[in-house]
Amino acid sequence: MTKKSTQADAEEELYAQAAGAIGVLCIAAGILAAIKDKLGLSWGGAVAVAIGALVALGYAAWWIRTRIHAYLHRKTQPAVRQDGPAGDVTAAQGDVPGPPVHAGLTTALSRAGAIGKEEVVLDEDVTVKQLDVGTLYKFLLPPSRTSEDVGKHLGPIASMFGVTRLHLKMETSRKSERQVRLLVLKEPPFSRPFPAPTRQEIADFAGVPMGHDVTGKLVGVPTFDKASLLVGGMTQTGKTTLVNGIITCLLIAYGDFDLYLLDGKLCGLTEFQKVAVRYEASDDPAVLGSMLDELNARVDDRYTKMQEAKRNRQPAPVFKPVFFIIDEAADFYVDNGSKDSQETVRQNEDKSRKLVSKSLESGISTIMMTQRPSNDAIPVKVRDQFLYRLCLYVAAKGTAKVALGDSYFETVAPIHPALLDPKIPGQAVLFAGGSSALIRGFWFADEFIWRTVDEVLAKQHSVISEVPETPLTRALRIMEEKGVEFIPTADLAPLLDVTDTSPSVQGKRLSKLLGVPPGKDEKGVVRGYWVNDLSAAAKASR
Ligand SMILES: Nc1ncnc2c1ncn2[C@@H]1O[C@H](COP(=O)(O)OP(=O)(O)OP(=O)(O)O)[C@@H](O)[C@H]1O
Repeated sequence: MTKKSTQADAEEELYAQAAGAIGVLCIAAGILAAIKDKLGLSWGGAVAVAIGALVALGYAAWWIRTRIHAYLHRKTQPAVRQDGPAGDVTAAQGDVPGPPVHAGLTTALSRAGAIGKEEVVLDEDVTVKQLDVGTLYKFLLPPSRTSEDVGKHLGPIASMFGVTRLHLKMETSRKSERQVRLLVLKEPPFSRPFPAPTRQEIADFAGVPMGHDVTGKLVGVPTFDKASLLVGGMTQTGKTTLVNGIITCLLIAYGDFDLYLLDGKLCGLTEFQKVAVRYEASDDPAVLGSMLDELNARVDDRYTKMQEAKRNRQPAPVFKPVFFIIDEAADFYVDNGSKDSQETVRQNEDKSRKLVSKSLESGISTIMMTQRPSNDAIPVKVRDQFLYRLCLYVAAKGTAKVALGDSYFETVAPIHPALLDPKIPGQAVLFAGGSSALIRGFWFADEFIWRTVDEVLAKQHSVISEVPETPLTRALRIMEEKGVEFIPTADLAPLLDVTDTSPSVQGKRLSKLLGVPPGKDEKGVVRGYWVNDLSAAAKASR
């Protein structure tokens, strides 16, 4: 309606009122005279009776008018949603002309600051679906708004729905900036555990699954190619269990890869030792240094091969994926105060940065875990290189920033890890590809992990037996035939045609032939070779 037409209506109403008033005055005078004559009252009494009758009539007219108005108004206004957040519905609907407004969402979004006070979400642009876990709203924002506006205000929006930020899961659309899917959970996330996925579900996942989302769907990353992962969280929050789940999924998703494990907790990753090329249970920074040397040598070798391929105009070489997994990484960057230790730690920083930054192109991915995501725990130049981040419960924003990245809280729809319930282990914020997801890591039964490891081991052995025999694979075959895990140098040497009268010369020649230093038997007395060391060397040499 325009301003001009409103003014004309008002004038017309004024004339009508004036005419009505004159008519009423004339009628009133006549009625008064009639009352006075009929009832024989004084003028005062007649006036009082007339006013009383008029007031009663006026009230009756007002009552009828308001009822008719309310009836007509109900017919033209949309029904107020009962499934939306609480709020001032009338304020949201206001006198907005045009299509009906979704009062609940409009109130929640405008009060939370995600849309302007004059903007509305139209009823026709909203669909509401009841799921087992909660209510799913799919809606289109007003044209001047994007899903980012909603993402930045999820805390206040949750409050308008009477829940917490963790009860909300927001998804955006690839087709429209204005399209938003907002799931409002009816219970706190992960109040009930979801069953661990089956082998088939893991194999069918497009990428590497890392956990369940709040609805029980598998979530993870599309690939670990050119990517490394940093996992932070306070002690006993479930980091090791979560990473054990990731390794199990990697074994299923990738089938075969070279695994290097540095078990700073001494028994956190032991279940995967059999399939690892190198497994070390240690918290000594020098051990990290030695593993970094080995891996950086592989990086250099792969870069040389890539250069050669380019120079010779050949297709880029395809490398076997390599994963380097470190549990409790922070310990390896702490010196004991001595000069030697300080130098080792300094070198570890440089070597780690080189590995994490360079290794991506050459297919070597690093997964680092730390229970101390404090500023000095993992050097900045190292942690900046991680593409994927997982943060379990931490108490402060500062530590969350170390794990998730300094600018994490400026991203769309961030989730503060301090809000996670520390009593539910394995809950984590996964930040990958610029978006956050609340997940809970898998908790696989031991038997499932053992079966997966054994399958991969069997596959590795069959691959070893397919390649042309080398002294190493021959030694492995001999040990398999004998059914032994350990073989003394004196027994193995003649079988590999290393004969010498002096045991020490024979031992040196055998070690050189195999490319592996000898170890000692379980009692630490007899020199010889363990099957695990030989198969690790055989895998690494492929
Ligand atoms: N997803 C899960 N479901 C159920 N229990 C879990 C889950 N994840 C971890 N836990 C349990 O929580 C406890 C701590 O787990 P874990 O050792 O993995 O934590 P952590 O963060 O690595 O601990 P720390 O840093 O102290 O070594 C263990 O008892 C584990 O069984």
